[in-house]
This record gives sequence, structure tokens and C-alpha cells, in this order.
Amino acid sequence: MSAPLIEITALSSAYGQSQVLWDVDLALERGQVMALIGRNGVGKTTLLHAIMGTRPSAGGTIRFDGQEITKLPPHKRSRAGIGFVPQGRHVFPQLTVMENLETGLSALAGRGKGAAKVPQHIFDLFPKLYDIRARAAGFLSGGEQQQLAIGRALAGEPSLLLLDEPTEGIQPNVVQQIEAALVHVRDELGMTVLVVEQYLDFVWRFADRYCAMQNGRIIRHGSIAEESAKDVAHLVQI
Ligand SMILES: Nc1ncnc2c1ncn2[C@@H]1O[C@H](COP(=O)(O)OP(=O)(O)OP(=O)(O)O)[C@@H](O)[C@H]1O
Repeated sequence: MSAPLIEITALSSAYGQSQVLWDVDLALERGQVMALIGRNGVGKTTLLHAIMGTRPSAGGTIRFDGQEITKLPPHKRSRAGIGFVPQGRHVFPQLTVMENLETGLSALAGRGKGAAKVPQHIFDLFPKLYDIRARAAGFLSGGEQQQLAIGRALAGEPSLLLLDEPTEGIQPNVVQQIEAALVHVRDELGMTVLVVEQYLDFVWRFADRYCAMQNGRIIRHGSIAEESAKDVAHLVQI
């Protein structure tokens, strides 16, 4: 079997004196969709930021695509092929939809794709983005901003896509489009996906594996085909 695309070993992270990640071990095989679940405040967002490099880790290692990236700054991780869709979207409100998507192309720097344009498949996945491409992102609905944040990450052609609660506050028809987009990027583009999600029925429709966190540790993981969302619902309920 080939090596995992990403392998996290004994990762810890802290906010000042307060440790929030403890000895996290996690590996994702290429082309796998992993759901990261758990109650509010257990450390899911911190783990995504530690992978992206936007939060320092206090110990442990992260290997990505054969390279140790534990100490790399975020822009180098993005160039290495990690794309991030943060919680709350964080689109640039004064830039147009097209300009926001173009910011995602910066991840291609150093990969021999200098004059790249926003790939057509992003507009195929989210046709609305093409219709509103000249509009300032600050005027978009939450669902449109979420599509834009995903499109921006995809513009950098990541091999690993991290998403933090992509369905939060999003209407059902957009949730369906996000699901179709994630299935497409895995099945057609071979992308690996790590998605933080509280909406278990959503991730259980398409993810391959799950891992559950509690108090900053991974306490359980398994196959989505072998366990139902009901089996793990108590791990996300407050
Ligand atoms: N900037 C910060 N400074 C100090 N503590 C923080 C900070 N951000 C998060 N924390 C704490 O770290 C812990 C983990 O938070 P994190 O946001 O990673 O959890 P989460 O599982 O993603 O929760 P949520 O679903 O609410 O986003 C929580 O106890 C939180 O209060």
C-alpha cells in the first residue's frame, strides 16, 4: 500500500498555557474523505489550523506528500498542495467573486503553472459563481460565500482539501451542491478531503472514514460503511 498523503504523529497545540491538542495521530490515504467530528470546543478547528500552519504546533510531526511540513509557514503548505476552507468562509468582501477566486491561484506558484486562470470545473461545480463573478463578495449570501470559499481553495488545485463546517448556516440546496462538489473532487480529481462537520447525516452520505475528538484527543475512528451516524451521534451532542 502507498504511504498516506498526510500523516500526523503525536501532534499537540496550545493557546498560551492552555493545551488544546494532545497526542493527535491521524493519517489520510490518497483519495479518501475523512469526517472529523466532535462537540464544540474539542479542538477540531485547532487541528485544521495546525495542519494548515495558521496555528503553531507545540510538539509532534506532520508529514505531507512525502515531506515533513511541521515547521513550514502556511503559504508554503498551500503551495505544497493543502487547501483550506475556514469556518465562517473569510472571503475578501471588497474583492469581486472572480478576484477572490484568483487569490486562490497563488497556491500554484512554484508548481510551473504561472499564468493559470481559474479552472472551468469550479464554475461547473458552482454555476452561480460564474453568474455573479463581477459582484463584490461582501454582498453575497452565506451559501454563495461558502461556494466561493470552496472555489477559491480549489483554484489552487490542492491534493488535500480541509473544510471547517461547510454546511453551517447554509440552506439545503447549497448543501446538496457542496456534497456533489466534494464527491466530484474525490472521484474525478482524486483529491483527499478532511472535513469538520457536526451535521452527521451530510458527511455520512459520502465520507469514507470518520474520526471523533474529545478534549483535544482523537478518541475513536472508523469506517462510515460499517457504522451508522446514530452510532456516533452521542459524540457530537451537547
Ligand atoms: N484564540 C484562542 N485562544 C484561547 N483559546 C482558544 C482560542 N481558540 C480556541 N480556543 C480554545 O481551544 C479549544 C478548542 O477550540 P476549537 O475551536 O479548536 O474547537 P472546535 O472543536 O473546533 O469547536 P467549534 O465546533 O466550536 O469550532 C476550546 O476550548 C477553545 O475555547
